[in-house]
Amino acid sequence: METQRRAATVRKPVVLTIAGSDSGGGAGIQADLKTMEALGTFGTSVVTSVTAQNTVGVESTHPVPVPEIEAQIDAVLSDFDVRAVKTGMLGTRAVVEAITERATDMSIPLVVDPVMVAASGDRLLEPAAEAAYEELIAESTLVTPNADEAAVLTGMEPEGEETAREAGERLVELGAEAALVKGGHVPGDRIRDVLVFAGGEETRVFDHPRVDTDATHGSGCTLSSAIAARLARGAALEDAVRDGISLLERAVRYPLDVGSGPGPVHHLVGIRERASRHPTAEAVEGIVDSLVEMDARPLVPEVGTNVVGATPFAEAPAETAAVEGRIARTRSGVRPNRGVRFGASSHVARFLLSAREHDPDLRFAANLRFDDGVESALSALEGAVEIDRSTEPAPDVEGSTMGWAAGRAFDRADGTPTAVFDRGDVGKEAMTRLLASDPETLVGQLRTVLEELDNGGANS
Ligand SMILES: Cc1ncc(COP(=O)(O)OP(=O)(O)O)c(N)n1
Ligand SMILES: Cc1nc(C(=O)O)sc1CCOP(=O)(O)O
Repeated sequence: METQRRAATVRKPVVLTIAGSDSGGGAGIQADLKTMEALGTFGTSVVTSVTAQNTVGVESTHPVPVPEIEAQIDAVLSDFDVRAVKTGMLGTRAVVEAITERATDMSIPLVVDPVMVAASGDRLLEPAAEAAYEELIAESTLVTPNADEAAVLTGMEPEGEETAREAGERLVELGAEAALVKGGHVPGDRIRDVLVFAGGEETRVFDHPRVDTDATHGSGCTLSSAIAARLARGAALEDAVRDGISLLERAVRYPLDVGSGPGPVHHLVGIRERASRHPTAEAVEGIVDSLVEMDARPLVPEVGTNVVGATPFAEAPAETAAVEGRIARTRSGVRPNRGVRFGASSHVARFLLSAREHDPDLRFAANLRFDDGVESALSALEGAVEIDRSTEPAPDVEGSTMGWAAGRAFDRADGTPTAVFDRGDVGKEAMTRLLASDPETLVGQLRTVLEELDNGGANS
């Protein structure tokens, strides 16, 4: 007799979002649940308002009656072991007051995102409810206003780090354990999010570059949900905020192209990045096999060749796969010194990541030898450009000049360069770097350059 399969039950911390529904799927309850699930928690929800909304704007909002909101809260809290709560769009003064009353009985972390106006400019909170927020903030573990919301709540205009700190201090005076005054609505190339604690603990400033996009729909919801999820998993508040900001940075850098207006942030970008690691490593292995099979000895420089693959959402060398110990020439061909591993490249990885700042479709790169023969072979590739490393600046904070090299190449190229070469400098071997958006293109480029070299450049 066949035995019945046993279920392998999975335990997850439960998080609760009390927020509005966004029919467009980018903000509100929909953003919250996606973010919570992506961070390994189980999301439950209390809908406060139903909005008819898309990427262009909010058509209408329909507040859920307070007794129905309370029934949802009861249903969730009476059954689940909820480890953290976040609030988003509450809509009306009656709802803010009802949630405040329930919050006074809760002994779990509460993150209050005081949603007032949608990114589209539509109001999501009746003006009469603004003052009622003071009492909800007093119950919160963390309140996460943007500059405009902080101004309404404190009467102070956060225009920079110092004024954001003052607004945060005012919010903790109201009773919040901490306040994160977000800098995204303050103009400038860099964003400074300021985290102020009650009790005199030192203020933290999270400084990061702005991504040039208006596709930020759902960013506040995603951040506050990520922080609540991390708190539910037991993280300290500062760590939860740091992780949430770092998740949001990536979610904003890779927004979703859906709808005709500014798209939402990519709530699931973290798990998509991890899911694409295995296929990326396999693609790099395939390129390495091709180099071995085509006997690429004439292409390998003294320092060795590395082949690098970035996941579609890579932001750091640790998110790029490369050959540990590079590929070396042997008497009979070329050989990878060790296997393919994430984080195994510094130079080519940084070059590729910097190139992706100019063309995010680029995924693969390899460094090759440069000499007169390679120079003439490169003319068979459209879009090879030269950079002069004798003019390069001092290394950046990570000790690399690869960011400069990629930037210089894009300045010089007409579009995306296929190959970037330099003639070397004191202590620096002359080098060629190939760039491609898929492994087949990179292998094709390698084959072309090798064949041109074999022919002595006769086809170019
Ligand atoms: C139902 C609902 N809740 C919240 C918002 C706010 O989201 P958004 O417009 O993207 O603004 P921020 O996330 O940047 O605060 C909404 N639009 N709908
Ligand atoms: C030493 C060196 N310099 C390169 C350049 O492009 O200037 S490529 C290279 C070798 C590959 O390095 P990695 O394994 O760190 O990617």
